Amino acid sequence: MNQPAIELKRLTRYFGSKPVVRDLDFDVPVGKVTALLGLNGAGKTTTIRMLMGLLSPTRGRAITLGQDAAEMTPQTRSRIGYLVEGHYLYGSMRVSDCQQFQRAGNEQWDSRLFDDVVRHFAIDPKSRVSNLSRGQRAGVALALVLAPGPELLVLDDPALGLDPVSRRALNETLVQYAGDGERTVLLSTHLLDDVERIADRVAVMIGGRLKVDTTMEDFGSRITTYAARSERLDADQLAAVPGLVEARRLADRWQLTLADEDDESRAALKRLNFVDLEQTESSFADAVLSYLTRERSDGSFFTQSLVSMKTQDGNVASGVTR
Ligand SMILES: Nc1ncnc2c1ncn2[C@@H]1O[C@H](COP(=O)(O)OP(=O)(O)OP(=O)(O)O)[C@@H](O)[C@H]1O
Repeated sequence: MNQPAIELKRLTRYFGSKPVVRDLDFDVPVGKVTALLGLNGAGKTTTIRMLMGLLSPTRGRAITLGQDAAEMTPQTRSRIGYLVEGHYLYGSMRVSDCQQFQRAGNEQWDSRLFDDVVRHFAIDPKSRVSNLSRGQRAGVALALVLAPGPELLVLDDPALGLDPVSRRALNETLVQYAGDGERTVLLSTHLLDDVERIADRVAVMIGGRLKVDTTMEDFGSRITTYAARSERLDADQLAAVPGLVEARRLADRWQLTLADEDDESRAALKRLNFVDLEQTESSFADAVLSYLTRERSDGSFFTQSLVSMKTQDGNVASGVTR
C-alpha cells in the first residue's frame, strides 16, 4: 500500500496549559480529497501548521510526504502547495506580474494551468490585485499555488468569505486538480455543502480530538434521521436511545439523528411511543451538524452525542463521545 501523504501520530499541541490538539492519529491517503471539519477553535489550523512544519508539536509527530514535518527540507516543501486563510498578495501588482514573480526559477511552473485557473475565476490578467474582488484574489492565490504542480495541496479555509460563484470556481478547480488520482488535497473548511461536492474523505475534530475519520459514503450511510411527534418526552428518555446523536425539537416535531442505528435503537425509539415516527432524508451537512452541535439549552432543544463509529476497515476508532 502507498505511504499516506500525511501521517499524524499522537500529534498533540498545548498553548500554555491548554491542550488544543490532542493525540491525533490520522492518515491522509494519497490521491484523495480529505476534508477536515470542526467548529471554530477545534484545532484545525493548529494541526495544519504542525503538519506543514510551521509549529512544533508538544508531543507526537506529523510526517508529511514521508518526512518529519518538524525537519521539513525545502525540497519537500516545494512539493506542497499551501494556501492559508486570507490570501496574501501584493496589491500593487498586476495578476500577470504575480505569475512572473513566482515563476522565476521554478522549472515546473505550468503557465497554462495558471492562466486556466485565472480565467476560471473570470479575472483579467492585467488587473491589479488591489482592484480584484475577494473571490478573484482567492483565484489568483490558488493559481499561484497550483502552477508549480504540487503533489500535496493543503488548504486552510480557502473559501472563507467567497460568494457562491467563486466557491464553485474553487471547487471545480480542486476537483480537476485532484482528478488524476495521484495528487492529494487536505482542506479545512466550514462549508459542508462544498465538502459533499468535492471530498472523498471526511475528518471531524471536536475540542482538539479527531472524532470521525472515514469516507463520505460511509459517513452518510451510518446516519439515519427521523421526524416524529410527541407530547411528553424529556431528555432522559431520549438519552436512553442507543446511537442517538442529536434530538432537536422544531415546533411540535422532534428531529432525531442516529448513528449506526441497529435493532436495539429502533426498539428503544418504539418504546417512546412517538406519533407519526417516520424516517426522513438527511443531507451530509445535516449529518455533520448533528455531530458538531453539542450544546444543551432550554427544553426546546436537546443534543447529546454518544456514538462510536468505526472506519470501514475498523482500524481507527472514530465517532462522537461526550
Ligand atoms: N498561538 C496561539 N497561542 C495561544 N492559543 C492559540 C494560538 N493559536 C491558536 N490558539 C488557540 O487554539 C485553539 C484552536 O485554534 P485553531 O486556529 O487551531 O482552530 P480552528 O479549528 O482552525 O478554528 P477556525 O475554524 O476558527 O479557524 C483556539 O482556542 C485558539 O484560540
